[in-house]
Amino acid sequence: MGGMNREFDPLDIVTAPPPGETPEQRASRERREAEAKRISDGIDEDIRVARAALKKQKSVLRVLLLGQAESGKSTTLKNFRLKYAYQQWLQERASWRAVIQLNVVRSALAILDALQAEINNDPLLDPGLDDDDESLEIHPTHHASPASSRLEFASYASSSSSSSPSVVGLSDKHKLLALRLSPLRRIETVLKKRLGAGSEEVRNAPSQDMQATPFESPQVPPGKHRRAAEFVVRTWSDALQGRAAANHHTTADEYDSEEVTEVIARCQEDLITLWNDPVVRKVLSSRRIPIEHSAGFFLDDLQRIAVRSYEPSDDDVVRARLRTVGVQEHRILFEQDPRLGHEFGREWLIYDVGGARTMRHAWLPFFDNVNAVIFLAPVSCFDERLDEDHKVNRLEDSFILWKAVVSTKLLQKTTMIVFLNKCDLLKKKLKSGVYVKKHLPSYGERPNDAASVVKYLRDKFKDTLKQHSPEHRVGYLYPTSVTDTKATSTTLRTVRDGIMREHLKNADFV
Ligand SMILES: Nc1nc2c(ncn2[C@@H]2O[C@H](COP(=O)(O)OP(=O)(O)OP(=O)(O)O)[C@@H](O)[C@H]2O)c(=O)[nH]1
Ligand SMILES: [Mg+2]
Repeated sequence: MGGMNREFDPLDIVTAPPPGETPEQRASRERREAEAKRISDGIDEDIRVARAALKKQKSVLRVLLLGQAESGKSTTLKNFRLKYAYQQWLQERASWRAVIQLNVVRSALAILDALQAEINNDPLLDPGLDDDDESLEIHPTHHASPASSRLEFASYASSSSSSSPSVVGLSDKHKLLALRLSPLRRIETVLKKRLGAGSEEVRNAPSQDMQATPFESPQVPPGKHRRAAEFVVRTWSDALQGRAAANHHTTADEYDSEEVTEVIARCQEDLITLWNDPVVRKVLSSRRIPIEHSAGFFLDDLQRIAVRSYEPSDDDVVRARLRTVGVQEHRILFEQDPRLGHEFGREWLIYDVGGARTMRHAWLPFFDNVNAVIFLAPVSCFDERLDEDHKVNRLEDSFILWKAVVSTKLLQKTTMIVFLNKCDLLKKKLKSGVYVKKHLPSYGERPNDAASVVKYLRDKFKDTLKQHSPEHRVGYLYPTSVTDTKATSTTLRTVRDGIMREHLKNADFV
């Protein structure tokens, strides 16, 4: 182009060195310019990294498992891992052996304690399970809700006891059995030390730790909690490999895991005799100890489990009971879904919390940025009370918790899913002749069958969601028995697809 100097740049004027610059001044200027460029490049890189992290964070889905102790949160998580993270599952499976052994030992010791109590003629301590108890009072529910969602629970005295008719037939044979099984007490101590706090259930905790919903009136704002939480986030393997146990070293020297297995194997025959003894069964039933419905029950599998070569099966691991202490984070990377065809929502972080009342203050920091809550509500527990507070009915506790969770502002955009869990135990319980209306007077004259009970409770959960959500939302409710991995697998698929869909919708992706 005519007259235009190709070397000329109109911006040269801005960047040109000042006229009459000395070599020293020039060197100093160039150092300053290089430093400024370094800082500017650093800022650009920080922005790029932060953008990438935000994009990744947005595409990671966070799912929180909530519900009272023993409701089935960890069991649900195990189903997720079994179905969608099987390689990790396999790596961990063998280390569940100690947990299952402890479950077996504890059931056996609970039976021996019951026999001892029977011999001593000790009074019963759990009148709440007595279906013939005439001394029930009806009290209004704790919820100030409209009549439509009102539930009434029968109230319990705090520590009343009643005497039981003594079972005849306990003989020297039983005393001998107890003696021969006494090494299991040592084994229980060794395993408990190895597995840490999760191996111990919380029984009648001090009342100052007993708020049902401590996350409702927190002392510290949510953001501040996440790192400073009393309970650090950890994974299962910490507990399974003994990293949760403070005094692990001393116990490892006493008995190694092969010795534990050896002691249990030597007790196998006596364990089977104890569990199959009709007088023992009578004692358990007259003392109202439904051991076959308790967490971590494996006594029907002694032939297979109480042996030297025992290796846990998938099903054993699902049924094993190890209490969750604090909050555990689990990562699941789903296979790429051809229907979606992108990475969005492929990575999930699932948080599994400890559900006892003493643990719930640790929940709040995890309410931030949650895509979905899966709330576990056991429907079979209408006649049971909390381990940590024997005055509180478990079903009532579930409702108090649910109402607080759905009212929580931080969770107002979160997809709410309810597993009406332990339907298998509900069926068994009703079949054995327990009447729901006796423990839940508001149930009235509805049929005493599982389908009607589940429908009744489902409606109550739905009503509460509707009335107490800060803004309108739909909930997804499923009847489940999460120890049944086959049936649960289908539910999980539906839940997974549902959560993904909601997530995509909220992210304006579709
Ligand atoms: N029969 C039956 N047992 C179940 C079901 N769900 C859970 N369990 C058992 O109940 C016990 C407690 O389940 P977990 O999953 O450990 O309960 P959790 O909610 O994680 O309890 P915390 O960790 O104390 O908060 C375990 O022994 C499970 O095998 C169910 O649907 N049916
Ligand atoms: Mg748990």
